[in-house]
Amino acid sequence: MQIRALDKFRGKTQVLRGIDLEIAPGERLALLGHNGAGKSTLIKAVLGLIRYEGGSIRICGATPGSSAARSATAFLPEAVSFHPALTGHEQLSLFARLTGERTDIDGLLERVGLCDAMHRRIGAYSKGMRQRLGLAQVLLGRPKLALLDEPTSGLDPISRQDLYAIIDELAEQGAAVLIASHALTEVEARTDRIAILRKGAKVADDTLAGLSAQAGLPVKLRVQASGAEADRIAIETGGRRINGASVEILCSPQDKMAELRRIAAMGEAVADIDMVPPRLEDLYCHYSREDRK
Ligand SMILES: Nc1ncnc2c1ncn2[C@@H]1O[C@H](COP(=O)(O)OP(=O)(O)OP(=O)(O)O)[C@@H](O)[C@H]1O
Repeated sequence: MQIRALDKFRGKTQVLRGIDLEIAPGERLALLGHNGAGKSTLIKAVLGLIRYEGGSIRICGATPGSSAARSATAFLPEAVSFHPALTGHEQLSLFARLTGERTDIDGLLERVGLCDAMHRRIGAYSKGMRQRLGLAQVLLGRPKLALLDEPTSGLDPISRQDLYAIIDELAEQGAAVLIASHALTEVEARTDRIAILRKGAKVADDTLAGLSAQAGLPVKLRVQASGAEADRIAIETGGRRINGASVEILCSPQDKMAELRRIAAMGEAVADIDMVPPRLEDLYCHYSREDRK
């Protein structure tokens, strides 16, 4: 998928500002941003559901909404809804007939963990079960582009793990995957690249390591002191005692090695050192800051 210089207005308000975004086959991109940043608007534009005033979108070379683009794209909305009177099996069989896919429906439902529930009415499914069925529908189409809007909201931790395992499979099969999310800890571990929108503009787009290097945020060194040495270590390093036996030191990425050597030279006073690089949460706060140019 390729998006170039995308502009979208809602009345007089510009809600997407010159967005450039690409996702390669097999890549998992996390799209982050505060409420109202423009994530859903971007997804709707890619799906061909809304017009845009400037720029271009191409899905495998096709324009959004065209039949080629629609057959290449699958979408899992945040609150997926199906006909409550149908069973999961009936619903998926219906989709398979509509799309002309010849698929092992039982196998697919088993894959998403709905083996026992496939012949029950969807009206009696939990949110997580509906989400799983939505994912089965995404898998059914063998999409080249999968757009997932808050796919794990309201899911229990095991269901989340399962869902990401299936997303990984999609990517392994060559789909470009876009995950719009507020769940920073999850996407930190399960995506290849992160794009951040702020007030309709893209303010970051790189791997976690790339964003980290550009932001230059401090690295945390957590030093565990032996015996009663924590105070001395805190004074000598300029760090902060965070509990009886540990000291936390913030240093720039460039000073990290020098700082580590200085701490190691304290010898027996130091029992252990942990290095904590900036988390996605820190990077997200950095890139979404209002005063950032
Ligand atoms: N149907 C609409 N009519 C007018 N303005 C809209 C409409 N839908 C969205 N907007 C506006 O467009 C901007 C972007 O909204 P959008 O829903 O894309 O944000 P989002 O990043 O998906 O937010 P959230 O995380 O809350 O889902 C917001 O200012 C919003 O008020």
